[in-house]
Amino acid sequence: MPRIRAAALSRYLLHGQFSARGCLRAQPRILPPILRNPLPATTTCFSQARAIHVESNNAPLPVHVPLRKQLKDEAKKQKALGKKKKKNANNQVVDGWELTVGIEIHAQLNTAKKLFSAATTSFNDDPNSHVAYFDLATPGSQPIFQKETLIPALRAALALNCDIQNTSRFDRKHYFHWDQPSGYQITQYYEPFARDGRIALKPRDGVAAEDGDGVLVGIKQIQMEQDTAKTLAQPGDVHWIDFNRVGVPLIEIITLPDIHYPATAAAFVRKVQILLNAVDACVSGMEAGGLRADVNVSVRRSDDPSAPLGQRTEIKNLSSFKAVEDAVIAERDRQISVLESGGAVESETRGWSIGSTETRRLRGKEGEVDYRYMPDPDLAPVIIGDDLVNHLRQGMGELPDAEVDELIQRFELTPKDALSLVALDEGKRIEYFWNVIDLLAKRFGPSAKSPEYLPGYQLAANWVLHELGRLTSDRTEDAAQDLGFTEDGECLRVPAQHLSDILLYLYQRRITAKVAKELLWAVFRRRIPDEYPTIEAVLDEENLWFNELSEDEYVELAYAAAEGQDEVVKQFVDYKHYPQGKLMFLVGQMIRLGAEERIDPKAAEMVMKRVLKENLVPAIKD
Ligand SMILES: Nc1ncnc2c1ncn2[C@@H]1O[C@H](COP(=O)(O)OP(=O)(O)OP(=O)(O)O)[C@@H](O)[C@H]1O
Ligand SMILES: [Mg+2]
Ligand SMILES: [Mg+2]
Repeated sequence: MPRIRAAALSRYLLHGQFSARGCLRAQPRILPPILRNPLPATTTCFSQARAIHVESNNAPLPVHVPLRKQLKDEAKKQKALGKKKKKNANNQVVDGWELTVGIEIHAQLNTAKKLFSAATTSFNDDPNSHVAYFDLATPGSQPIFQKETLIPALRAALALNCDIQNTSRFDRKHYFHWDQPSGYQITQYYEPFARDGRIALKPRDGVAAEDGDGVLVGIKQIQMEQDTAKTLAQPGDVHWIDFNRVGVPLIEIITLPDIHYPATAAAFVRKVQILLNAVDACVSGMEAGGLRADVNVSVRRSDDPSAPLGQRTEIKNLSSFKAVEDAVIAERDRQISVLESGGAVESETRGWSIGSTETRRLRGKEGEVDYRYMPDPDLAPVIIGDDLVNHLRQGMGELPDAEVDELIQRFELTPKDALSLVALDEGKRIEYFWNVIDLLAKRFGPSAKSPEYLPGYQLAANWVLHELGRLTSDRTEDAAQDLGFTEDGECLRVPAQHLSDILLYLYQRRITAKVAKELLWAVFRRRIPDEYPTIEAVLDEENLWFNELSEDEYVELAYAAAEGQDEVVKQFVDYKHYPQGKLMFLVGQMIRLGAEERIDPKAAEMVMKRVLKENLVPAIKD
């Protein structure tokens, strides 16, 4: 299937039935001074909602510690305590017991509006600034289904190989909590919009070794529902509530109980996140809180495969892949010890905190009866036409599995690198990679597809993945921890044009790797002076082109470097293993003696090797 760019995918509209505004949320962009050709301006979605704006008071906002930092801090704490977690590889199975896991994933849809009000979805704005009357269950307000929200929901369901239901309905699920002003959540229970999907997990997705060649996980159903308000705990028994999130459209993806190993549970959630990002159904992942997983865990003795599944417990709101794996292991072990000591597993909802080793009871599990499900009388059934489904199916583009295969075949990347490229930055890094590849191909000209250019493309993969990764791991530059990838494959800190220029010159050996890396840092740190419009200009003005030594100059240098090093040179006579270390020592001497900026270490190594073999060693032998 031809690749369709994310930018092109935003044209989801069908015969004008959907408004462009209510559909996909555009990403805010900040333009760096270095970008000569500014990116297209952000499209803003104006809400028609009668939004209630609450003036923010002057109280300080609670300090938000990003999840990534929480995880790192916890790992550090554990390390300091000498409690380095044992490797999970051997913690996948407990002899005599079979584990069963079913997962519910709640994912925020990539929409401009809420599910039943035209208030805009917002994630970083002031608390309680995007709230319509209906979101607060103000008497007299009514839900108005925002049909554009169906588009990302349907794309998610198609990516998960589900059957789309022509008719689906909304139900009320009752429970009382401050985060749900109406006292019920509108969800789909009796008739969800998608059923009977499946995802194939392969070994490269990180499933447990026990799953062998992979495993097929069935998706029971996907339903649309409302998110709840966000609670911000304060010191004392005080809770602040941000209603911006209330009513934001979610999909709940419910699997069959098809998973039997902790690592496979984590691999499943990771794969769903990658898929949802790839089809633009969701734009943020677990770390940003856009995706949350509940895992249902049960165990039964493995000696009787015909026995019914054990009693499940549910661990709610897991917010990292590691938490999924760790919580499943902890809950499996807890249930086994309860059963082994003659007790019974209770149906309950449990919690998990980062860094813990045990799940904890939150409450007894609500059953269907507690929820008093009933069809929502204010909402008509949702009728989805086959024309819409077919239209969206045609626009799906290449899914991540196919993209990973393509990266492996076309550029000979390792599966690990290919997967990382596709998974990083919610799918934005791979868009950037393709942009860099396109720019490079343009510079290579009409024969850009010929195998001679493969090393150039491989260089691009390596740099987009590893060299760019190194930029943000530099702790000294606090302000620059984010590369700023955008949806349409641009990078605010390292524009694709600049990177492709650097890579082209490096591939052509017109600059050294050292200069290339220095240039990358300069671009990233915005240290390229404004008067240099292109990388070429920097190289010209700063005299950084690689003016390589001639063949004769290399040979001369090799002799000079070996002079007085007879002991070292002797090592090349009758060796058991080729003395590579000694060779590199001599190359080091060449670089020290010669003009470093004119030497390519690889070329120096080849010349030194040849000079040793053909001239110096025979001389010593004599
Ligand atoms: N015995 C079992 N062991 C492990 N998982 C199970 C078992 N039985 C059911 N499951 C899984 O539990 C999950 C049930 O999710 P579902 O949304 O249908 O119900 P729920 O958890 O009661 O609802 P909610 O949490 O949304 O209120 C499914 O993923 C299913 O595969
Ligand atoms: Mg559920
Ligand atoms: Mg559940």
